[in-house]
Amino acid sequence: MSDESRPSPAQTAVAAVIPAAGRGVRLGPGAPKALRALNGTPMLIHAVRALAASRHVSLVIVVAPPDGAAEVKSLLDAHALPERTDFLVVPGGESRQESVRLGLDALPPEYGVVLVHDAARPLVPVDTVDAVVEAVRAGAPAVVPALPLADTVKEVAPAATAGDPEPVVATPERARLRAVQTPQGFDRATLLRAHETVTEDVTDDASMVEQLGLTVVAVPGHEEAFKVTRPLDLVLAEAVLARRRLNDGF
Ligand SMILES: Nc1ccn([C@@H]2O[C@H](COP(=O)(O)OP(=O)(O)OP(=O)(O)O)[C@@H](O)[C@H]2O)c(=O)n1
Ligand SMILES: C[C@](O)(CO)[C@H](O)COP(=O)(O)O
Repeated sequence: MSDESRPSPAQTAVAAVIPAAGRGVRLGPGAPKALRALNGTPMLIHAVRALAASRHVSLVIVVAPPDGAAEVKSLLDAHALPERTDFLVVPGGESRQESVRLGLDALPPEYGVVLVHDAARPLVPVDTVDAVVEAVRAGAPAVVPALPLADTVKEVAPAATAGDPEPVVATPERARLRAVQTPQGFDRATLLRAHETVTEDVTDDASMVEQLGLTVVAVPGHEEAFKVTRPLDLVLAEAVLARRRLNDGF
């Protein structure tokens, strides 16, 4: 399908790419992070359900650990997932950026809006997913969910000798800073161009779009969309799930 004949993001279907190929080094030894359990269910399944909960999302592409695609397919088959959503699994790469690109290589042509969501953010609420989709459908080429910071942030220079204190060189004005989450949402053509154009390593997809000179916009993120990175995050995630179960009356 050529770009001219492609429907606009306002009309088209939404796909989500879930990079889940990381090892989870900061979480400590064990299975790849996305396959570790949260309250008995793999983190990846929580993340897939969170995205598939959006009525907008009709395809989820899971980017599995490089040698784990068969295991991920079995996990998707073994867990209840919405029937209206299609699922694809592809093997991932060495970096998050490469894994996202491998996911995009599997994107069918009819999807004009693409979400990229970390498997490591398993508890993102559906309202956050919907807010990102709606902002892309309203015309933004790239959208990030973002929260104000609680801590003051310092820029530091390298220590003179490894292990010495690092000199602080600046204190950016906190009110202007945001902590950025996922899902990040994109007009398909913009995201594909960003991944074709930007070759240096970056930490999120939206920054690749910034490098194209396009405007990225922020919508409100959510505290429960935090990234499970270190062991304490697992404790928080299980506490959030326990609170949800109580609130749902289970
Ligand atoms: N080669 C990689 C590296 C990361 N990711 C994914 O990108 C998301 C965000 O990455 P992060 O939280 O840093 O996960 P890990 O790379 O697994 O963590 P660590 O850096 O602690 O090893 C995760 O869902 C992770 O699975 C990926 O798909 N492919
Ligand atoms: C994409 C991201 O979650 C936005 O905050 C973050 O940059 C991923 O970083 P990581 O070091 O790959 O976890």
